[in-house]
Amino acid sequence: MAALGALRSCWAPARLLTGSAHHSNRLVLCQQTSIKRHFSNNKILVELDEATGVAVMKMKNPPVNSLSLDFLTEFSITLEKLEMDRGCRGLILTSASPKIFSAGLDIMEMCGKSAEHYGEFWRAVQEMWLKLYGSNMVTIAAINGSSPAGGCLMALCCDYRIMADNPKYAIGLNETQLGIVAPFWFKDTMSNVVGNRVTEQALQLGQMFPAPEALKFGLVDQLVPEEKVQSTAASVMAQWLTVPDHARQITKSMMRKQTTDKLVNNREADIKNFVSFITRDSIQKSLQVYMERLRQRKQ
Ligand SMILES: CCCCCCCCCCCCC/C=C/C(=O)SCCNC(=O)CCNC(=O)[C@H](O)C(C)(C)COP(=O)(O)OP(=O)(O)OC[C@H]1O[C@@H](n2cnc3c(N)ncnc32)[C@H](O)[C@@H]1OP(=O)(O)O
Repeated sequence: MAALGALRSCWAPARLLTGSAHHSNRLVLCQQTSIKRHFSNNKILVELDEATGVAVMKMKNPPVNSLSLDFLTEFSITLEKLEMDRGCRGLILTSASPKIFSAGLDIMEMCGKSAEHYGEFWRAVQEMWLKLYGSNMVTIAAINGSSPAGGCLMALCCDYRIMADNPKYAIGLNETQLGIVAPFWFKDTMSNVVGNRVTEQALQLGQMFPAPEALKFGLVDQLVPEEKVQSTAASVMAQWLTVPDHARQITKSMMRKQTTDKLVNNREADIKNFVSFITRDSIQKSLQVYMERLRQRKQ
């Protein structure tokens, strides 16, 4: 993947943070000025702190941060900008509205549309995954709410997951509950985090795990009180950024490249698969029934 291939050399910020005597004045200066740059659009709020090199990306797609085609497009463009920015070394991904991190793929994008639309949508989902999973930046998910399916995938793409300690918030790849199937790269992403056996069972059952359960088997790395999710993410990020970028990036690439290559080498076939799967009458029916159940639950 391009992002993994073109390793950026970020020695200057790394040295600043490890604090050699020669650079310590510059560090203080940076900390005092704390210039923030904004990359926001109407679906994502982004603030890059130039002193720390950390961008906070807040998803803002009400009511539930579903991953629509528009949202995914904005997301990938924003990520690309941050990736190319030499001043940005770390990304904290979170939701602008607590209670829901992301409801996953926008089900309406997979219902009653044309084959062309499904193809375009799936390419955007692939793009988001390739960019986030293959990012050279340190990525931390600050999971401040529920995170089913595609939302869980986004969190799993990150290097570290901090979740609000609230049993009402659940996370997992629940696709089978909708009568659909998590594709191989969703499965691989989860399996790389929690192992094959746990993934096999969780995926077959389409399980959603309340935060404390998710912590037990490593689906998330840390639970903290809701009001501490952001500050904990910032301090974990500071620790990760003490490692020289080039060494950490090569290591990350080494761990993930095999997984990303599997999709990179099969993108068109994967899109074709998705389109032929999602256009089946039985699958369309399952999605409609699921949406109806969601609406009724609300009533
Ligand atoms: C041979 C075969 C080979 C295999 C080939 C494989 C090919 C690939 C197959 C396809 C793979 C697809 C992978 C899919 C991934 C996904 O991400 S699917 C999405 C899954 N998401 C969910 O199940 C979440 C559903 N939502 C909820 O559980 C809840 O809404 C919530 C997120 C917990 C929030 O609850 P609450 O705050 O109570 O809000 P609600 O009232 O429920 O919702 C508010 C409105 O939002 C709508 N909505 C919710 N989620 C979605 C969504 N994901 N997409 C679109 N819309 C959503 C909900 O209906 C409400 O709408 P209104 O009633 O109009 O207000």
